[in-house]
Amino acid sequence: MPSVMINKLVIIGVGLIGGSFALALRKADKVKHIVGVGRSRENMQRALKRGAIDEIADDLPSALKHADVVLLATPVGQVGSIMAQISPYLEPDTIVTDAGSTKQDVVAAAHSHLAGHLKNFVPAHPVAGAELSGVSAADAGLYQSKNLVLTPLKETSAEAVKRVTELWQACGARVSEMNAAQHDAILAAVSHLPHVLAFLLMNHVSSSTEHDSNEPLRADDPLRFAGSGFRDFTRIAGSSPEMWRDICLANREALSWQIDAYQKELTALREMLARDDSEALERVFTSAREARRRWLENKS
Ligand SMILES: NC(=O)c1ccc[n+]([C@@H]2O[C@H](COP(=O)([O-])OP(=O)(O)OC[C@H]3O[C@@H](n4cnc5c(N)ncnc54)[C@H](O)[C@@H]3O)[C@@H](O)[C@H]2O)c1
Ligand SMILES: O=C(O)C(=O)C[C@]1(C(=O)O)C=C[C@@H](O)C=C1
Repeated sequence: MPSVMINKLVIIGVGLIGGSFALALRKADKVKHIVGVGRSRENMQRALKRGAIDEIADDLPSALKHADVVLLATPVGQVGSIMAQISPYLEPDTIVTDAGSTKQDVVAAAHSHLAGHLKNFVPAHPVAGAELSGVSAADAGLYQSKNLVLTPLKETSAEAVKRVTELWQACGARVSEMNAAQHDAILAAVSHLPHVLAFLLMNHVSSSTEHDSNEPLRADDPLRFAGSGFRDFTRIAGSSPEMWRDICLANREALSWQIDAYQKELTALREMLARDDSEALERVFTSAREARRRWLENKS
C-alpha cells in the first residue's frame, strides 16, 4: 500500500466517526491535508486542537476544490441535503463516501442528488462506534479489527471501491461488501433493535420513579439498586438521540419487522411464566447462552 494515499480529504461532520477516521488515517500516514466542514464552531475548533483536521472550511466550493475524497459523517437525516449542496462543486475525480448506519436511504439520496457522480460514490458503514458523540470522543484505534461494510451501486466504479477499501483497511478495518437492503435488514437486528430496547428500558425503569432529574436518586429509587447487568444493557442508551432518530426513521421497515418478531418472543416468554413452565424457560435461556458463546468464539 502506498504511504500517502490522499492529498486532500474533506470530512463533513467531524464527530466521533469522522474524527476517528481522520485520526486513524493520520496515524497510518495516509493523508496529507484534512479539511473539516461542521455545524458547530466549537466542535470544529476542538477538531483542530485534537489534530483531526488541518483546516476549518470557510465555504463548500473552496473546501471541495482539488479534494481527493469526501467523507459524509453526519447523522443520516442530513445526508441528502448535504449531497445536494456539494454536488455542483464536486470535481469529476473526487471520490465521495459516507459512514451512515443505514444504507438504502443514503443510496436513494445519491440517486437523487449525485446522479452525475455515481461512479465515484461508495456507500460505506463502519460497524464500530460508541455511545459517545463529538470529536472529543474520536479515537485513532476505533476501527481496528472492526467490520466495514461497503454497499456499492451498480454504477460505482471498481477503482473507487478499491480506493475506499484501502483507506478503511489503513484504519485497521475488515472490509466486506453486500447490497444496501441486505445491510439494512442485518443491522436492524444486531444494532437498531438493541438500541431501541436499551432506550426504552431506560425510560421504562426511570419513568416509574418520578423524580426531578436534577435531584439525587431517592432512597427507594430502583435505579439506586441497578447493577452491572443493567449498566451493560443500557450503555447504548447514552447514544445520540438525533443520530438514532434518523437511523430508526431511515430503516423503519426492517426495524418494525424486528420489533414485531421480538414482541412475539416476549409474549411467548410471558406465557411460559403464566403456565409456570420451567423447562421451556430453561430451554430459551440455554439456547440464548449457546448462541452467544458460538458468536463470541467465531467472531474473532
Ligand atoms: N456513533 C456510532 O457508534 C456510529 C457507528 C457507525 C456509524 N455511525 C454513523 O456515523 C455518522 C456520524 O455519527 P457520529 O457518531 O460521528 O455522530 P457525532 O454526533 O459524533 O458527529 C456528527 C457530526 O456531524 C455534525 N453535523 C451534523 N449535521 C451537519 C451538517 N448538516 N453539516 C455539517 N456537519 C454536521 C455534528 O455537528 C457532529 O459534529 C452517523 O450517520 C451515524 O449513523 C455512527
Ligand atoms: O458500541 C456502540 O456503542 C455502538 O452503538 C456501535 C454501533 C453498534 O454496534 O450498534 C452503533 C451504530 C453503528 O452504526 C455501528 C455500531
